[in-house]
Amino acid sequence: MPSRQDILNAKILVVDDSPDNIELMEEILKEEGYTDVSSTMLPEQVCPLHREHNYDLILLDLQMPGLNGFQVMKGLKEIEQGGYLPVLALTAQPSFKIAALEAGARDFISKPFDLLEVHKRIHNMLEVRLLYKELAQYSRAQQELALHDALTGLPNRRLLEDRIETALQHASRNHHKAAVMYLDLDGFKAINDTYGHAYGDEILKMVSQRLLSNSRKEDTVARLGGDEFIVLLGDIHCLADAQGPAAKLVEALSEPFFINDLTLQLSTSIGISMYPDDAENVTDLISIADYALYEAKRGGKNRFCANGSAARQAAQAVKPQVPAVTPSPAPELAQHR
Ligand SMILES: Nc1nc2c(ncn2[C@@H]2O[C@H](COP(=O)(O)OP(=O)(O)OP(=O)(O)O)[C@@H](O)[C@H]2O)c(=O)[nH]1
Repeated sequence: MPSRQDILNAKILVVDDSPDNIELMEEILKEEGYTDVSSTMLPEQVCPLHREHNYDLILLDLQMPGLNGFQVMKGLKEIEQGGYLPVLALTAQPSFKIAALEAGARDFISKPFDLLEVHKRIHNMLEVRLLYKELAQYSRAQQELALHDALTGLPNRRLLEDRIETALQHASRNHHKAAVMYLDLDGFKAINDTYGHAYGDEILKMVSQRLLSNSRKEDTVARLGGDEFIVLLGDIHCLADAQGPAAKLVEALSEPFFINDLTLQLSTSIGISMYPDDAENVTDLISIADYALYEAKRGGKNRFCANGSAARQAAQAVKPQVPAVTPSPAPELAQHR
């Protein structure tokens, strides 16, 4: 529930074509303790101002030359996506009251003002508005939580699958490729077992940061769970465009981790799958990358491997006399052993 101080600090806009009415309303609000009150006599300014300041309350005169209050509310509806107009209509016309409510105003105040009524209605309306904002914020936070890993803050599998789907559509439209790089840390269990889970968690957070800082802004770095991550590369042209970043990540994660007074060392293995060469849907791309990861582990860890048809094509292009075989480990890996 918003506190009294929250309510007094709410952002309020007074809209009236009469300077006297504006002055009177500002005085009433100031005396009550409201701290953030502004005003305009220009109805056409209300929407741009609201877009910029996101008012908690707009005290809106209904009868104004040029744009009237009803037209202003129409414009405000386009800004307030949730459909909640923070409008308290000000009117001297009894017949306008219901029309104002029907047009989207939450409540109305009759002119001439009855001070007690003005204060009560403004207070009540702000209380509901701030509560609505709190709820909207809470619901956004819940959505974020549902799509992100709690430990590292990275996108989780659900969001990742969505991002891959979007990347595939984009790649298909532009005749580009995309790569799924499936990472699994090497020897992570030993860190947990030797130093404890808290150190393991710290490593996972540091790994996330390294993955982010060694990826492009437009790539997605996600945590699938445990010590498994996926880095999605969109808009690339060939397998080599994924092998370079994979080598960079293998390198970055083999650098020591400094936690408190300990220096910990680990490495990572990566499996790569390519769209559309290896598969054309999210599930298959992930499982082909997972299989390539298994090959990288089997080949000695601390390396990347691509063993789908993209890799076979690349190997054939380099050495046409050699039959299409799974390059495991890939030739570029020698430097990471
Ligand atoms: N600290 C921590 N550990 C986790 C978390 N989730 C899973 N684990 C542990 O991560 C370890 C992952 O197991 P593995 O991938 O088999 O271990 P590994 O030593 O890396 O094995 P290789 O991949 O073969 O090198 C397990 O010991 C899990 O208990 C977590 O959120 N925090």
